[in-house]
Amino acid sequence: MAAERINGKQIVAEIREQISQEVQSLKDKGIQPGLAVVLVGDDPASAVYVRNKAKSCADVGIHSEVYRLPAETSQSELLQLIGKLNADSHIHGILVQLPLPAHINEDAVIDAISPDKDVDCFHPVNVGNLMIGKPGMLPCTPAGVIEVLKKIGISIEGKHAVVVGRSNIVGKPMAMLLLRENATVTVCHSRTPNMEEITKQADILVVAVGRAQMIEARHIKPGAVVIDVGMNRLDNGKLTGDVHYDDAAQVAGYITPVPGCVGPMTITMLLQNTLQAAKNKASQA
Ligand SMILES: Nc1nc(=O)c2c([nH]1)NC[C@@H]1CN(c3ccc(C(=O)N[C@@H](CCC(=O)O)C(=O)O)cc3)C=[N+]21
Repeated sequence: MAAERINGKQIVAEIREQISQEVQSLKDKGIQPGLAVVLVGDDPASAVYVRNKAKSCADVGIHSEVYRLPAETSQSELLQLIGKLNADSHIHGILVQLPLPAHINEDAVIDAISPDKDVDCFHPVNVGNLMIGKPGMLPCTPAGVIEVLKKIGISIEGKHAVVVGRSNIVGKPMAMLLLRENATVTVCHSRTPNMEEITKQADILVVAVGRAQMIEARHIKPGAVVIDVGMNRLDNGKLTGDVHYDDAAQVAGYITPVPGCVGPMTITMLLQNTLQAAKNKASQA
């Protein structure tokens, strides 16, 4: 039996419609949510994401500003810009696109972003609040995965969720959000010797390792939900996930396509966080 392909476009459209309405009602009160995206250097892949983010903001009525800085920008110049954006009352969210050039210390940059405006949820204060279950900003990609599971009607509680990958951006916060939803969570990574044995136990399998098509049918429990966070550019220019889609789809119950699901959901959650940051500020005022 072939897996059901998760229709990311439809889920994204539904959530963005909701966001648009909420943005409009804030605008009616004289507040327009604003996002600043900062890009250092001229990596062409990064430039594409930044354009996608700006367009998505425009579609839902969020003001966005893109700062394109040359690759030689010094750390103190970047920190100065962040200081200015922290103080700017029209900006509710700040995203500094990672990775940064090697001469800039990423931790110093993330630490400089005001936690209230940290729409990536990378700041240690927000990561800490996530860990202890306090309300606050949620990391975009993991939050998007939870939304997808809910939208397709999967109950997470009591399920065995296996996360492959332990990055600070996806794997670790993903495990934390699944735990919040009362899943039993296992995290596998490059030093896990018996990975196939473990992934085969997953009711929900989330893959974020950055290795093209490494997860195959043999890794998957029949009927499992497979969420592919990977985004690998092949030599032919095509984008592919960490899951071998055609092979995995023979065994899985549900599977996300790459492109077309987790990427656009990540951007949608960024819009949601920017809206939330603006609402938080409005309620404090
Ligand atoms: N501070 C920071 N925050 C990020 O969220 C962040 C970052 N840095 N650095 C780079 C990565 C990458 N990322 C993507 C988001 C959406 C798509 C996306 O929408 N992809 C489309 C396809 C795009 C295409 O065709 O190239 C899809 O999957 O359907 C891709 C990549 C966010 N990132």
